[in-house]
Amino acid sequence: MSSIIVAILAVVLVISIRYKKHAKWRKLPGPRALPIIGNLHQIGTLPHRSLQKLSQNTDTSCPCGSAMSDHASSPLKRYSAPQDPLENGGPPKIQAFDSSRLSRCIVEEGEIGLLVPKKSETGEVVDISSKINEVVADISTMMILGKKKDDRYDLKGLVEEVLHLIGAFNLADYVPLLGKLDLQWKRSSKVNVTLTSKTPVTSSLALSMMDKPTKPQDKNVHVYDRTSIKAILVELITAAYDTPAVSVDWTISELIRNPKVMKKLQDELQNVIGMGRMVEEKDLEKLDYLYMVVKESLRLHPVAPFPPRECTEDTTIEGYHIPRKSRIIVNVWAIGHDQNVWSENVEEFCPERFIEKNIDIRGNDFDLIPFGSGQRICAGMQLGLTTVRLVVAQLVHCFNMELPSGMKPDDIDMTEVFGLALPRANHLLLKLSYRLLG
Ligand code: HEM
Repeated sequence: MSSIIVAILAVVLVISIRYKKHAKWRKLPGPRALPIIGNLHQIGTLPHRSLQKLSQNTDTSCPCGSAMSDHASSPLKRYSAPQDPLENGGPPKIQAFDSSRLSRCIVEEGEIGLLVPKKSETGEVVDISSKINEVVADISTMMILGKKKDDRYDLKGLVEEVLHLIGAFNLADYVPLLGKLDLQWKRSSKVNVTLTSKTPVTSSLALSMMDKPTKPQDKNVHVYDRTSIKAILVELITAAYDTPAVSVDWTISELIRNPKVMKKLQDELQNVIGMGRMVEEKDLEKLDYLYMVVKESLRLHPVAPFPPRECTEDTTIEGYHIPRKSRIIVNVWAIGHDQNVWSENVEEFCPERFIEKNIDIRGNDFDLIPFGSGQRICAGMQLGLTTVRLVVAQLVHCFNMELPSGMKPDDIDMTEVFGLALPRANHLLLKLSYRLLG
């Protein structure tokens, strides 16, 4: 009996010490939450939108089980201190690619030609979303693996499966107690192993890294062996396979919905490039309006809406306690839709807003972070940004685009599907006619 009393007293003591320790912390703001599942039941199929709505009546964040979402840009400034406690761990990162082969890939190897029917067939309705997807997948595979297609590997199928599994709702992310029953994770690991074992190590980038130390200044540490090179290639391929395509697809959709912006962009291309040739990579730095169009598209349609973070140590931000191991979801979509930053016309596609607001999108300006920020910022940012600008420029410069008969710009369905990326739910269909001379 006395041992039971001692045990009860010990539990009470531990709880009261913990309570005292935590009492000075402010309670995280958020809507009323249920025990264990928090606000999970309120999230729905488009979590970027429902989390934004849930957090509108509060300051910053919304707890969902063990995960939290953050929708405001200001606290991010705190997260990105040099000793960033919210970094998702992992191996040191290689900076992938300069994009110098990109122009050759798109222009000289005729990639843009694959986008549309031959000139003689123009006027037909084209599934432009599928075409963009095919071309960008080819470009990414070419840039990463050194070859476009290899019939021995169904990379497309494998990448799609991995993306589906990683992006799908995962109960254990929100209720860690259920982690051990997490069949989804086991399936995902299995696919990863298949993908790793089937990825061909053909790229000169990969071969040049083989057996080199991971930290050149310290020759005695680990080297990049075949397995780690394959793992890096898998990460690059899954991250690159359709991200630029999703962004090009949204940009073209917005341009069709906004004919004045389309006209202004075609005028810029006509003035800078002329009507006698296609766009080359070296032209991009002269195409200021094109860059504003792409920035505006990434603001309204961030391809990866939830860059994930895990808190590696107990942390206090503005008086709020973030326990170690918390998953933090940075809601990049909500940041781009924040009226306080983007004014009342936040929902309008208006590239001109960047004339006055010279915002950087490479992770230095927390009002717009489509490539994430900090140590784990997108490794293919330069390649991604160049691919998007070049493919959009080629399409808009080479073709006039119209909606199928009877459709008006406002009829375009802009519904999204939530996953690891945020693509259009339905493909965009357009009639294209050739625009260049000759
Ligand atoms: C428009 C195109 C792209 C967009 C919008 C985009 C966006 C992103 C975002 C938001 C992240 C998460 C960053 C963070 O957590 O802070 C990310 C990570 C990553 N991206 Fe991209 N990406 C694009 C294209 C690419 C391409 C073409 C590649 C490869 C060549 C690539 C490779 C990666 C890799 C490897 C990571 C993981 C980085 C790490 O964990 O250290 N991305 N990307």
